[in-house]
Amino acid sequence: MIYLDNNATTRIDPRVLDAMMPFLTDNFANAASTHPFGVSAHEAVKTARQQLADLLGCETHELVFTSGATEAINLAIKGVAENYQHKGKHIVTVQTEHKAVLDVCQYLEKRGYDVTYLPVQPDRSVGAGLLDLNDLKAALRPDTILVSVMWVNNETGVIQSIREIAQLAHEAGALFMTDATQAVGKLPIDVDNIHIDLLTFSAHKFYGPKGIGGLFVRQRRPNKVKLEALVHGGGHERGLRSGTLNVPGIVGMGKAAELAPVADLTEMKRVGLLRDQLETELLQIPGTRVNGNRDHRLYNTTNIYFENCDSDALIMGLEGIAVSNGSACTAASIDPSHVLLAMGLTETEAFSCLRFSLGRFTTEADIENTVKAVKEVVESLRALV
Ligand SMILES: Cc1ncc(COP(=O)(O)O)c(C=O)c1O
Ligand code: FES
Repeated sequence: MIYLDNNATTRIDPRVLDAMMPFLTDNFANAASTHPFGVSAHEAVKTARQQLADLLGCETHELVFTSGATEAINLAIKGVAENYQHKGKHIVTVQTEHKAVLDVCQYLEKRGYDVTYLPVQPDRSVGAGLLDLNDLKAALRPDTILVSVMWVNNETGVIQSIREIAQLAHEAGALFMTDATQAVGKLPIDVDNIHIDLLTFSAHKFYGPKGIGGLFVRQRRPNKVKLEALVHGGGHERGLRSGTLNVPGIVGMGKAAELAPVADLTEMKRVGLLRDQLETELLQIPGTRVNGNRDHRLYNTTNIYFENCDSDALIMGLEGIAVSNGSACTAASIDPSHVLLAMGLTETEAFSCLRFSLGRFTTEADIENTVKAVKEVVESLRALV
């Protein structure tokens, strides 16, 4: 199989699996136990927490481990909603966010919160897929408690202007949260350099295991964020997320963080060159174009429109190649991609796009074979029209 669906999930790096194995076998102890086995599991969790903190530029006590980004997003947004409602009940987010953010916001709307879903700039404009900062300025109000804007879009790879957005949110007295699920482990991140209050991530997007992720919650100057737990119980994770720690998962996520290519540009450059090669060759097919701004984009992703080709038919035709027509969570949904619609594509256009997301294990041969296969499948589909 040629795997070009790394934004859906990644293969566990063998070095990550090696780090996890002892905690799935001999050292299976509960990290809360006080006997030597428990202490050793606790030490491993501590190391992992430090590895994550180093990756994000935060303190270890600012991290809460969860089952993944979805849970972290729920904890963050619902936690802010509950704890800051004395200040206001207005939340600002963007139409192209992941469903985890949009769904939580819709849930809160039913409970009396007011949510503004900002549009993004239209496709084929200079800032395609990017939030217009003037729209954000106009939306901010004295009762805005939270601005939540994703760092990297999972469908298009578009990178939002997080620094400017965070600054505007703070000037308005709101907290700034970013769903960085597609950015962590792929881009350098420093939660202090860009003043971020809440940031979410998931290990399986950066060569770690599934079912583990986390939330950064700012605890230091200039402000300390207060959340409310969603999961109550034994008081784990400073009372913010009870439940026995997933030690192998946490250890794996720590190792994946340590291996992240953010200090060494070699992997990013290699993947970026392969993505560019794929994109350049696919754009030679008539009736194709890239969705989203090509300059502010993660180096591993390209989302391409193929005129007169149904994406499901493309995916079926590309036997042995794993690509997607948008996000994995909604892949089985019969609705067109909300991200592409928000950029102004028609439903038919949105149903004619493929997302290719490359990764650490993508080879040049994968790209060459994919280009060949896509050209053939597009031709055969168009012959039917
Ligand atoms: C941008 C973004 N946010 C959140 C998530 C949810 O992550 P998880 O399914 O690991 O909870 C994903 C992946 O599906 C994502 O791409
Ligand atoms: S895996 Fe990306 S949308 Fe869920």
